[in-house]
Amino acid sequence: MKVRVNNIFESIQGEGRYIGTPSLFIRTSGCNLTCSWCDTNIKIKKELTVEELTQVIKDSTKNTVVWTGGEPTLQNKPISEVIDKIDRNNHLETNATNIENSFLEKFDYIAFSPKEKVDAEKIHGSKLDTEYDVKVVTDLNEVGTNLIEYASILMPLTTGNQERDMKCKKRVWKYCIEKDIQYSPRAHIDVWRDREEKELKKH
Ligand SMILES: Nc1nc2[nH]cc(C(=O)O)c2c(=O)[nH]1
Ligand code: SF4
Ligand SMILES: [Mg+2]
Repeated sequence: MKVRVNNIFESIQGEGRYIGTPSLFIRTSGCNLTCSWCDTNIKIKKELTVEELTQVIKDSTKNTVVWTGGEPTLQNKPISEVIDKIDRNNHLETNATNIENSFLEKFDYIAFSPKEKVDAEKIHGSKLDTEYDVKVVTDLNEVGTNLIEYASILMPLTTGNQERDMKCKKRVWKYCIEKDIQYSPRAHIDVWRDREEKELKKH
């Protein structure tokens, strides 16, 4: 069995509860959603066998493996096989469309980023025996506002317009104080923007 991968790279977790943690990122290919603002390259660049991917992870000194996408849960069988063969902290980034506890409980931590209310509601209703967060990107005006009630972490929307982005960060920051919600920067975007981070990639 093979895992379709867009790319594999070592970086610093740029957002969320484990922000700052040196990690090996595995960006799987393919997604079941087509968000209009999606800027993630999810094309298939390579297909690795379970054994090959296991070896790539064992060759990395990083203790945390972040499975992201695309949508990793579309490949839950081969990914489960890899996880069973490695001894790392496995973190998952998922859009929450595919809540299947037997797969999700393979992970040490899950960051759900639902795009639709129905998916956010399913997370709420699931009796998941794994540490998780619901991360929502918002500008508090239009983007993400219908998901805020489900969020345990809020992140400010980045547009590339510095003045506008700074206003948004301050707005979300103040809102998080008022509502007692955890605020997360998006450090990889602040430091590298998305494009430059790709240049750091190794595999
Ligand atoms: N540094 C860094 N941290 C991240 N955390 C989540 C990411 C993602 O694209 O899922 C990501 C990413 O692409 N880069
Ligand atoms: S869920 Fe994420 S990867 Fe999939 S289309 Fe939306 S933004 Fe892109
Ligand atoms: Mg990204």
